Order: sequence, then C-alpha cells, then structure tokens
Amino acid sequence: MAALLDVKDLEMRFGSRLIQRQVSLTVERGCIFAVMGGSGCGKSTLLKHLVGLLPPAGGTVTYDGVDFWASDEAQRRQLRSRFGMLFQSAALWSSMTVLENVCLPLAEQTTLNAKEREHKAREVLEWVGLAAYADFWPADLSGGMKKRAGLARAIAGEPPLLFLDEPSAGLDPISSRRLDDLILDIRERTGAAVVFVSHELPSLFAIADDSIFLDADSKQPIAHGRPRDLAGTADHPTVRAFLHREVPPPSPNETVST
Ligand SMILES: Nc1ncnc2c1ncn2[C@@H]1O[C@H](COP(=O)(O)OP(=O)(O)OP(=O)(O)O)[C@@H](O)[C@H]1O
Repeated sequence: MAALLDVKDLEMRFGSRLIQRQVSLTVERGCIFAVMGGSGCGKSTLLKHLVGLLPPAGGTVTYDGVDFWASDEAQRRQLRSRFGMLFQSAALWSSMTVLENVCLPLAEQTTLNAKEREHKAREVLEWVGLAAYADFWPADLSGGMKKRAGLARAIAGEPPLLFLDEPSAGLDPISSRRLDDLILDIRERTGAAVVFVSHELPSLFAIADDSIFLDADSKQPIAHGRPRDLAGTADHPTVRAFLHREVPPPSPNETVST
C-alpha cells in the first residue's frame, strides 16, 4: 500500500535563492512526524509545499500514490479536503464565535446538516477542553485556548492528516504539555497522522515518532529519525547542538574571532 504521504527529492526555492534541496520523507498512517531545524531553514515553507499553498521548484509530493502537484485543480481540492491545518497564528475568524469557527470546515468538508455540524463541533470542543467556551469570541480567549480552538477546527472533520506549524510556540510549559497530550489523544481517537514544526524539545521528545532536520547552512536535510533517538545517535554537530541546546558550531560562512 502506498504511504499516506511520500515526499521525494523536493527542491525549495524563492526565485533563484535555494532554500532546501533533496528533501525526502515518508509519513505513514498514525505517525507523528516532526520537521526540525534552526530559524529560517525552510520548515514553514516545506509545510506550504506539502499542503498545496506553494508549488515546489522540483520533486514530488504524493498522497496515497497521487502526485499532488501533477494533479488538476479538482483533484488537488479533493486531496486538500483531507488535511487539517493549524498555522502559527491559529487564524480564527474574529467575527465568528468559537463554535461557528469549528463548524465552518464541517460545512465545507462534510455532508452533515446544520444540527449535526453543531453537535460534532461541540463534541470536538469537549475533546480540547473548551466546551464551556463555545459561545466566546476568539478575542476573549487566552493564547493557549486560541491554539486549542484552532486545533478543534483543524480536527473537526477528522482528517487523516494534520499539519501543525509550531503548535506550542508562545505557550507556557503546562499549556504546551497539554497540547502535546491532546495531539496524542487525537491520534488515538481518529488515527490521524500529524506533521508538525517545532523547536520545543519536550514536545519533540514526547510525541514525535519520526523527524527530519533541515540544515540552513548546507541547505539540505542532515538527519532523519525519532528525535529522542537522534539526541543520542546524531553525529552532525548542528543536530547535536539543537537537541542538546548547546551553542551551535559556527557556520562555514562565519569568521571566528580568536
Ligand atoms: N514568500 C517568500 N519570499 C521570499 N523568501 C521567503 C518567503 N517566505 C520565506 N522566505 C525565506 O525562506 C527562508 C525560509 O523561511 P521559513 O519561514 O520557511 O523558515 P522557518 O524554518 O519556518 O523559520 P522559523 O523557524 O524562523 O519560523 C527564509 O530565509 C525566509 O526569509
């Protein structure tokens, strides 16, 4: 059976500027996959190539054997309807209540009627601990609650694949831990695979089954594997520095003063 998501030899560029090349990864059903790397190495850009927001300069992104970027617009729309997404800002509609925000993708992605949509949205808000906040406006939620509401919206249609860009950025350690537990719980309940970008070591070690590390200097991946394992086995100094929070080694382009 084809992998849920298979990325081969992706090349990422903005104009003539190379961001990453030779990016290959596979995500199987139920896998929690992390995208790691220093600031500006191309993690968010990779996510945009994967969800169909930005065409890559080369390589393939295949879902269940279907080549996304070689598909026509109708096929792409159909593939996109299987993704749940949470970008950094949570991007809730400010003029809609929390409940209305969660109902919105259900109207777009499912054939449920209005009553069924509301029932499902309330159930999902219960999962993320926001049942009592259904009628709140996004502006009246804390940062962590907004993330959880964004996650509720992303998972409401029970998509087989979730993309989360730095879901715990800006959260205190307890809220961050809660979000990790929630992601594990969602995988357990729905069987979804999760691709997430994160700098947070506790999250990476607690929930990621597999990962790729994008290097800003060589502009290519320099490690693959479970972050917890890589912390012990990676021999590239940049990966070790990231996973052990050491001062990174100077890049080849930097002059070191003595
Ligand atoms: N629309 C764009 N046009 C041109 N360059 C861009 C564009 N978006 C991002 N870049 C550049 O591409 C590189 C990768 O950006 P990206 O946001 O993917 O990095 P990142 O790894 O997610 O960074 P961070 O961890 O800081 O969020 C950066 O140098 C950025 O300046």
